[in-house]
Amino acid sequence: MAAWKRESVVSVFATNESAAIGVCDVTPVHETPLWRYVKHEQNTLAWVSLIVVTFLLSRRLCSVLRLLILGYRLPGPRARAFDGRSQCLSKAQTPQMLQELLARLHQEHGPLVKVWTGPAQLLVSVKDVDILQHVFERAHDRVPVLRMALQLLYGRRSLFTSNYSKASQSRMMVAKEINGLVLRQAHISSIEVAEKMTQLGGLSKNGCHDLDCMTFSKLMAFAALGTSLYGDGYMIWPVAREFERVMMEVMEALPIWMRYSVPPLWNAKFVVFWKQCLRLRDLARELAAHGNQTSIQESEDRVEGLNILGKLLEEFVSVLFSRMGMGSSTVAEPGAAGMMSHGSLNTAGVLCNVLAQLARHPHIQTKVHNEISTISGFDKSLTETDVQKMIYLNATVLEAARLLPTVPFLQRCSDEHDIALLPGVVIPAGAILTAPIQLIQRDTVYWGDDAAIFNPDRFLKPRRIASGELASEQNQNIPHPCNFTKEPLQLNPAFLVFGAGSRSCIGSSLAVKQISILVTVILKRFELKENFDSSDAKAYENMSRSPPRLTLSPR
Ligand code: HEM
Repeated sequence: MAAWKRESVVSVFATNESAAIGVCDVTPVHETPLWRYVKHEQNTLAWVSLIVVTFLLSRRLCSVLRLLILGYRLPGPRARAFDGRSQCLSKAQTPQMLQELLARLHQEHGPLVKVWTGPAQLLVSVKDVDILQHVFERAHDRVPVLRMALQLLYGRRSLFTSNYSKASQSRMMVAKEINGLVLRQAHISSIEVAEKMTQLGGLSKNGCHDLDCMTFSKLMAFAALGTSLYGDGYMIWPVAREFERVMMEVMEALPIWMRYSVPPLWNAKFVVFWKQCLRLRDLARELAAHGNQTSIQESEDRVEGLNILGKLLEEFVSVLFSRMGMGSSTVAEPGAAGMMSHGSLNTAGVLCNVLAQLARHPHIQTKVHNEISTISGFDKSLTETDVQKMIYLNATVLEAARLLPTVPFLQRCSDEHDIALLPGVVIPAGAILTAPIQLIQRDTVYWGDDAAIFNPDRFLKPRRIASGELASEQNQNIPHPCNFTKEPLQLNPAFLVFGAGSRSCIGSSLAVKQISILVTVILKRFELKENFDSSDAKAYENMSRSPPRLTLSPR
């Protein structure tokens, strides 16, 4: 047995002959044909492993060298990460700080700028819409770092985590479903949710109501998206609150752990985060099973379901008033858990900004309210075509999304190939390409001198159209959110709030439709007034303060 062990160790580092020499002074072993065969197999295995490891290491080394050489030629600060002088990126703790850093670098180095985020990790930020068009056409993969963090959450098969070759087919299928059946279902479910929420908890009876705008929007968005995706059944799910709480906690912690390219399993806080991800995955599975069992299809069951929905919403509204928590939750199968959290949080963010902007700009609120009253009177129930006719309302939703984008950066990479972006500008495979959305959405080059001002009219007027369309061939079955209305709104290629190209958001029309319906129902009953002082308001406009409190006064 001892001889066996020593022989194995020696033979890993030696040729057949030298292994024989290496073991000649070892206690002799009975040389049976079987033993000789095993010895031969061991040597072969060791050599094959050595060759494979060497090959993989040299391939990695070549790609790192390539990254360094090609990255060196791109505009931007030198790779100071090596000498430890520049910790600029590690200092950018929040998306806002990273945005500020990139704004400064773009000012110094132009529309394309590199930042070394580690000795062999390159981030390339692109602020020019025409160059971005090339990025969207050529880079289709999700960023590996992001993938690692999101895989923990949603599993390998999720659209959010996959590289394009793995994602394209399921993306097409999911997009068809979301923009077909779910979009149609969203009309009824959003109206029901909004009406229940505005009727319940004494909202309409007892005079004015002071609300935390974000909490209110989250309640609405979770309920509307949940019922649109999975039917009313999701409302009676017993662990809804836990799902939502864990989802919020995970989403808050995600940006911290996304920075690690290797999961920091030695960090106790990461282990807690990991456990939360696993819990969220379990809850999502449970949710899917529960949704399937309890989805209320039949009309009688549906009435029953709506009563339950009403009771639960009542409970949610009381939670809202006591300002204790965030509210409801959702149904999702593991693959759809990502969509549920991404969709509801972003829908809530945009809804909150629409309500806040309407409160801050009473003359725009009056215009929107007049449009709603003209198209869908007070007593008439809101039809699908009514919402499509509300051009100004839809322009208002897009404008709020533009001015205060909820996704601060778009990220892409090309896993396999270098990307020739412009003559002489080659982005090496593996580099992270990013579009700083907040900077682009307020850039006067694309939006005019009033870029920083809330003005829904800009989506109604003819604007500069860059050459070509951002929508690619793969995107033909995904309607652009600007074309949601009967009379399409002005498509500005710099409108990147929902991304663009082969990995653009597949739920943009659903989100815009839901937000428009929720706002319609709220404005029919209430007038919105802002409830914070001017310094807070300024900080909110600059995205450095959380959204405001609102006062809802019955009309
Ligand atoms: C106002 C609400 C929303 C905003 C602002 C938003 C924004 C975005 C953005 C910026 C991306 C990345 C696009 C890119 O990289 O080019 C994205 C991707 C995605 N969104 Fe949304 N989204 C919203 C709502 C939704 C909803 C309601 C759903 C579905 C129910 C959804 C499903 C997805 C999916 C599946 C992807 C990944 C697509 C892929 O990687 O191929 N989103 N979204």
